[in-house]
Amino acid sequence: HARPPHQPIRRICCIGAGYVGVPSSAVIASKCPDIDVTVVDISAAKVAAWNSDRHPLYEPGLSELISQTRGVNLHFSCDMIGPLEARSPYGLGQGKAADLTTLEAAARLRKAPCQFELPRASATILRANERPGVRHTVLSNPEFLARAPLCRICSGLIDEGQEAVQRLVPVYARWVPKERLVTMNLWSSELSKLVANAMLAQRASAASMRPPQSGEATGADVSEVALAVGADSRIGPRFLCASLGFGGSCFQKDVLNLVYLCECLNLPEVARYWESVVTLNQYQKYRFADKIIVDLFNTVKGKRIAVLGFAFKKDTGDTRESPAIDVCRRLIDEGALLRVYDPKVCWRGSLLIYVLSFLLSSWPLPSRGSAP
Ligand SMILES: NC(=O)C1=CN([C@@H]2O[C@H](COP(=O)(O)OP(=O)(O)OC[C@H]3O[C@@H](n4cnc5c(N)ncnc54)[C@H](O)[C@@H]3O)[C@@H](O)[C@H]2O)C=CC1
Ligand SMILES: O=C(O)[C@H]1O[C@H](OP(=O)(O)OP(=O)(O)OC[C@H]2O[C@@H](n3ccc(=O)[nH]c3=O)[C@H](O)[C@@H]2O)[C@H](O)[C@@H](O)[C@@H]1O
Repeated sequence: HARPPHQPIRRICCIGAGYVGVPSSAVIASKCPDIDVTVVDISAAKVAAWNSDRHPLYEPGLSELISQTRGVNLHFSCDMIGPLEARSPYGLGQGKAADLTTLEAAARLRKAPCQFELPRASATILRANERPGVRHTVLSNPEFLARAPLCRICSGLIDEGQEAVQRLVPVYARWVPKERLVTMNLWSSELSKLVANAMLAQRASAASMRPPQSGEATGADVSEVALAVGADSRIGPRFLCASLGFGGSCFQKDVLNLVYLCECLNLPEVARYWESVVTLNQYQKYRFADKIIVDLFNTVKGKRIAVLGFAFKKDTGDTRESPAIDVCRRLIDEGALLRVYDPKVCWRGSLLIYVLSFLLSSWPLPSRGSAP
């Protein structure tokens, strides 16, 4: 909205009360008591749950943050119009009818083919629908999180959005150390996020590939190898834990975004390289399931197996792309009877998703022993 330069931000509306929107908004509300933060969502049930004491998702410390800020400067609402209303005291059209272009853009953007294209697509949609006196600016604002913020990037379209960047930076500066607040051009920022996640995914994938093949066969201890390898400061000790393969809503999506981008840029060899990270990750999960079958005398038919943990990583109830899903599907496919326990997972929703994805999956699992 048209305002004098560097006017501090006083109101923030977050669209989507999910894994990203709520923790981000709760942190902003807690660190910036002078900013009024409203999280809106199309799901009335979700909004009601956030307004109750039975929150729909678990994140360590999140409920405490919400209880400190909800009703003070953090609000959850289904009212998509109020918080997005064009009520700038500075621009033309102040106090007039609600400006719904932001919402419309949010709805249309769900069809955008690649994360990398989102800033351009959102700018085009918003600009095409602007009312007189209202000016939208699109910033790219990826976060790099690992318990504590590793880094925050605020960036604007070149020659546009610099004022908006200057207004957003002070919000994050309340808790992100100055040297970790980086501003750069929008395309560098988008690519940084994709490449960071792709490289982390590649690393986790490599760490997971290492153990059973080499460890079991040679008698090496996987954690000792990780310790020795990670002691080299060029490699570093973090993100070397072997697992069933990486999961979660971010890694696979971002690697595949990078694959798509490489294909669009006519770099098929580079695309195949990154695609192999996902292929190997998938293989790792099937291999783990197959090892269970082999260890149970080559059949799990009718056998009762306990699965402890279903989320994609510890300390979350998030099951999206969880490696446990593929392992369980493989075992079910082989006739096993599973009993799954995870104290953080909300079973009604997750089970429904799991059962639906199982029934509706258009990619049948490869039969045991064949290449994934
Ligand atoms: N999970 C993560 O760590 C990251 C996610 N992202 C991106 O952030 C976005 C949100 O991700 P999550 O929070 O994980 O998803 P989520 O599924 O937990 O939350 C999305 C929320 O948006 C709501 N919603 C959908 N369409 C809406 C609309 N038109 N108007 C209002 N609300 C609407 C849904 O009801 C849902 O509550 C996605 O685009 C994701 O790719 C980006 C970086 C990291
Ligand atoms: O894009 C995002 O917003 C976030 O995506 C990832 O975070 P996340 O997917 O939540 O979780 P991670 O801790 O990175 O774990 C991802 C997967 O890799 C696996 N992993 C991780 C580390 C490791 O050593 N080995 C390993 O298999 C985990 O078990 C999990 O399944 C990045 O780590 C964050 O920096 C980034 O902000």
